[in-house]
Amino acid sequence: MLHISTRGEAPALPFTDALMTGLASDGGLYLPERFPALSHDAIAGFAGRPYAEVAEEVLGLLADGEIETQAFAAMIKDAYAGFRHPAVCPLVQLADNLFVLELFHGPTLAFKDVAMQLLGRLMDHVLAARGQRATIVGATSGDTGSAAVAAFENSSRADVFILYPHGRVSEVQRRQMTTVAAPNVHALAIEGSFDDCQAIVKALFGREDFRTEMRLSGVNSINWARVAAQAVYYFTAAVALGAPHREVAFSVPTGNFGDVLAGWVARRMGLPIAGLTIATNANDILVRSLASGRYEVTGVVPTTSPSMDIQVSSNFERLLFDAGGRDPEPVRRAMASLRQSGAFTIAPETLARIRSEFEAEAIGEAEVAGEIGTTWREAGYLLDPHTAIAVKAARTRLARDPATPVVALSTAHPAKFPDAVEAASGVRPPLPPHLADLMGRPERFTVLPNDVDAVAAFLSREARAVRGQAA
Ligand SMILES: Cc1ncc(COP(=O)(O)O)c(C=O)c1O
Ligand SMILES: N[C@@H](CCOP(=O)(O)O)C(=O)O
Repeated sequence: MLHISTRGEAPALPFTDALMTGLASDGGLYLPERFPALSHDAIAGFAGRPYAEVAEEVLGLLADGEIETQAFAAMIKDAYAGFRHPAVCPLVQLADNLFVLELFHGPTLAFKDVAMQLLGRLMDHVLAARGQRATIVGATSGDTGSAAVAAFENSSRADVFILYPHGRVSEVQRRQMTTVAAPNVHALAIEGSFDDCQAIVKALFGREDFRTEMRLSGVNSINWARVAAQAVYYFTAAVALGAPHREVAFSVPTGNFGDVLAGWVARRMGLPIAGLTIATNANDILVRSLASGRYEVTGVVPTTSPSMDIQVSSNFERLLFDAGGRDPEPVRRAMASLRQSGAFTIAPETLARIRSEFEAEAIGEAEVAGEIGTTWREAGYLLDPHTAIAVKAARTRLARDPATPVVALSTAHPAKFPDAVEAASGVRPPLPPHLADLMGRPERFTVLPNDVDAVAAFLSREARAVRGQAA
């Protein structure tokens, strides 16, 4: 099966090439040319099975047999063997029909590990088979970076450069990126916002010679394989609650739109999902877009859920493309307008389709703190601020439709954001034992200006130095 770019001007690629390419050469994002379907019986058959087995089936369809079956199964098993919970992504009930899907049992305490632990293995496998080395470049508001560092720190085939907004990630997040001694890992503190970091990454991909020379690859959710791997936990969660015999809804804390898009992919593959709620913090561009049809960047507001302090939600482009009948022309126009004027208008039919598939709600800072406090007092359960946003929006949905179970995605462990959690609940969550000494480890990072040339020069120099040592 081939994967096509949302902008229609890049070569269509099979799964492994889309995996290694990240961003398409025309600046677009890859999507499979069609979504493979899972039958009602196949989904029912997931009940009670280990996470890795469900992942093998769902991802096996999406990877379309391109990776040899035994090696693929072994990589999936290995990726999830290191998670601290035997269910990998367990469900916890908070109230009647209100559930939390804990996605933070991987090494860096955030949902990014679920896809990234597998992506690291898949990329290394492909690079080894091709006898190649790659430069991984990623933008992070805190969690993707930590997860990428953990996934690639032992790789002998990838140099990893992570750009994060200087001073705008939590201390735990920063230290997870800056305290890793591996010479192939580089934490770059950019003097700007997450959107600036992401724009630099996309600009680097846009430099054809640089991209080829460095063999650039991406691990943000612009990489289709990231989204594909995240679709798996929608299946395991829904099936645990009775799907496909009953519908389940999901509330997803949203920034770059990758996680909620993974739910949309699961639905396209046959999972009966009653609703997908896009839950945002005060950076509510998606909520405004769905309400008005105008996608308009207004500037980032810092919040207690910094991983979602994002305006340009990259994956929205995938939805725009699909909901617009997979015509790349309006996507190209929208992205050009976004570049030139910071805004674009969604065509009425496209907007209607998007509205039929998603609901959206923005949660303010006081409500986030209130939700953390209420859930702690009433259920004895500590939410991190990102998860609190999803739970709060899930409660809105339940008030409207109490009969349908809602799963709020818990995207981070509360110990990643101890200050905000303590302020809201009075409880300071401790780091799990494997990170207990994190605050005492030496840090290593480089501060760079918000400038693509400066970052490109740094990457060339460092990658050459590491490759020189490795040779
Ligand atoms: C903890 C946390 N929650 C939610 C999100 C938002 O997810 P997405 O960017 O896939 O919308 C992020 C960042 O991506 C995150 O790190
Ligand atoms: N919140 C993210 C932002 C990047 O998201 P991604 O899913 O596109 O990698 C982060 O923590 O870095």
